[in-house]
Amino acid sequence: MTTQKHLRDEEIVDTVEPPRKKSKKLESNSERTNSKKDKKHKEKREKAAVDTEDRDATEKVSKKDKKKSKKSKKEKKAKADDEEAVDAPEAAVKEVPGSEEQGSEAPKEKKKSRKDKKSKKFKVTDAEQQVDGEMVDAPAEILETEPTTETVTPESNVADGAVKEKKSKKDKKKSKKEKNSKTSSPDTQAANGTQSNNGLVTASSSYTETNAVRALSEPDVSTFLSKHNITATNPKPSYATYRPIISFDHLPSTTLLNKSPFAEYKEPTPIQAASWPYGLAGRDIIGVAETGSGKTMAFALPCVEAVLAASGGKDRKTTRAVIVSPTRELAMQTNEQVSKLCSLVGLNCVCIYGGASKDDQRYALRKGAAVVVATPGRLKDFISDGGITLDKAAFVVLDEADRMLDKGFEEDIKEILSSCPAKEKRQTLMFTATWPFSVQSLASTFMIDPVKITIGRGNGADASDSAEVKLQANDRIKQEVEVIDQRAKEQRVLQLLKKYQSGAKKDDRILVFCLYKKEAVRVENFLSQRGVRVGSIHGDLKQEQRTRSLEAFKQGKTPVLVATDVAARGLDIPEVKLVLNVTFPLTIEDYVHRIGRTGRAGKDGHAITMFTEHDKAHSGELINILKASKQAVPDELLKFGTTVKRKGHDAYGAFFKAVDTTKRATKITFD
Ligand SMILES: Nc1ncnc2c1ncn2[C@@H]1O[C@H](COP(=O)(O)OP(=O)(O)OP(=O)(O)O)[C@@H](O)[C@H]1O
Repeated sequence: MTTQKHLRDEEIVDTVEPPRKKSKKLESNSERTNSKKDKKHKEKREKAAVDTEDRDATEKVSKKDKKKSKKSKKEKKAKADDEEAVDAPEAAVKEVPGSEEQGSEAPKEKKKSRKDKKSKKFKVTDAEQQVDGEMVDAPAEILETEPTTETVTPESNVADGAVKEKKSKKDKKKSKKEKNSKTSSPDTQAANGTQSNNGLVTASSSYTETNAVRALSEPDVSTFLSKHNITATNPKPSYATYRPIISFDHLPSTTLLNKSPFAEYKEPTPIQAASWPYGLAGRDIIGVAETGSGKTMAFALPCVEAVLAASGGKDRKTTRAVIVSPTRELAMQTNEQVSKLCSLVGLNCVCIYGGASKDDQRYALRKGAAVVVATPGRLKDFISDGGITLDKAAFVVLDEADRMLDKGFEEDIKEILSSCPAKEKRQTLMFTATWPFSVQSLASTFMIDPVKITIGRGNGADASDSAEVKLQANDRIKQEVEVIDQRAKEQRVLQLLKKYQSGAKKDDRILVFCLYKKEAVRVENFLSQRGVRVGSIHGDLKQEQRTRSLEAFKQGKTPVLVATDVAARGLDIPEVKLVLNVTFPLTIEDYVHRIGRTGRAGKDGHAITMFTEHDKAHSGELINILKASKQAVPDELLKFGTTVKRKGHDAYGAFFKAVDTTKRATKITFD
């Protein structure tokens, strides 16, 4: 890309810049090289020839000189680019496929050709066509100004040019191939849906349904899907649908699976059953399932299988997979689980996160990390200082995906993904328990035709076409809400702790959530002064303190942990009996994640939430969650109102129309 661009720049210099000054200098140089005899003769000849021969000669020399200067210019620029790649993370962004083509086209030419195309269209114009012309051009502008964004644009996008056209041709070929080789299947394999050809699907090259799966009867498959409210939505009818893997025996035989990595579990959880086939088949996945439902293993198995396949069993040092987590503790926990699988097949999994020694992590990376689990900030650091290279990381997971795609992490994620192979060349998986509409269009720009797998009520066949994924809490969690005066909170916490840690329950683990760091400090001090064995975890603590508090809580040394939302997502702490929300979180999604620290892996849980006048903006959303989980809704809460304020789109506000951006636009051509 750079070479082409530089050459073009130099071509422009060649034709525009008059070589006069250089020629004079070069003339005198050439004169010096001549013998004195020749000099006179040459001078005569020069005078006679005036502007002909010698001008040619000087031009030749000057061209040589220019070439030389071009070369050095090129070298300089290449060097600068190299330096950028190391120093500035944006350098990696330049390598985003697609931006290559943007860069290789001179902007003037581009504009001209767009103008031409526009004017052609406007010749056959009517109002609609004009509007369409604008629509066609608009995304191009975005692409030019924001090359970091891997924007999914309509096929008719003119300025996307060759790249997209090539892609769409490829897509067509691919889908034709798929049509021929795979059994055509319905768009949605809904809970109560049916599969074509008695559900027998010819699997893709990397995943073949085992005979055990094929042998399942259609009613058995349907019953399993509807019992667990499983919906798998394929973006195109041409893609294969797969039957769920309802037993570990139904998994294919591989080096990893032959080592029985799931011996401790009885059967796959619904999200594992439904998503493993697609993950193993190399598909991009959006997986949405309740808290504590085994999503980590849902992505860990296809991850390790993909890395093994890509390494060919030989090169185990290259980083081939990256899993991004929003918090350090979650990254460490995920690392533990993935490492278990990796160690069975001789792969290294390395965890990199902030607040810990960079040198140790660098050393671990140097030794070879086939899989990397990371928090965004530290990962970006290593990318920019060359400590890690992700150009072969063709398997990418965004865990707690909605958090990773919200405003706080959006730019980091864009940067990280632009260092990985292009989305066409990588497999991208996103897993979460909550999938708000606000992040869905951004998610689609990082994926290719993901299959959307949702587990839960309200996401059945009827909802398959909609982009909405119903927000719901884990049904096994008993949710209680106490409307309370702000000033009475601390005493109430103390009362509740006494109640739920009385007698035989004295060591029961209770997680107390606060909204602010200072509030967490205050509540912790208040409780410890009253003899409660309590620790805390929040952003104002050093990483060692955070790790120590969490460990003490896990081991039951301090059965009460006061936390901010750093502990709201993903943490799998065994036997948390009660979650106590002292202050309501900022979003209803955070509420679902917080209470999800209890009632994990099929167990029952309990959550008590203190709700005050200050939280009334959340009453409608909370009432909906309670009702959907068949929980009691206190009258005092209903008094705050049931209205749910529509969440506005980040850029377009509350009136943004919810459309499925993963759907391709229809191509309209004008003669
Ligand atoms: N097939 C299984 N059978 C029983 N338990 C399982 C199974 N798979 C995973 N688990 C256990 O379930 C617990 C929760 O798993 P995990 O942490 O992956 O949940 P999650 O869906 O990612 O939760 P969250 O949404 O809170 O991040 C873990 O202790 C894990 O070991």
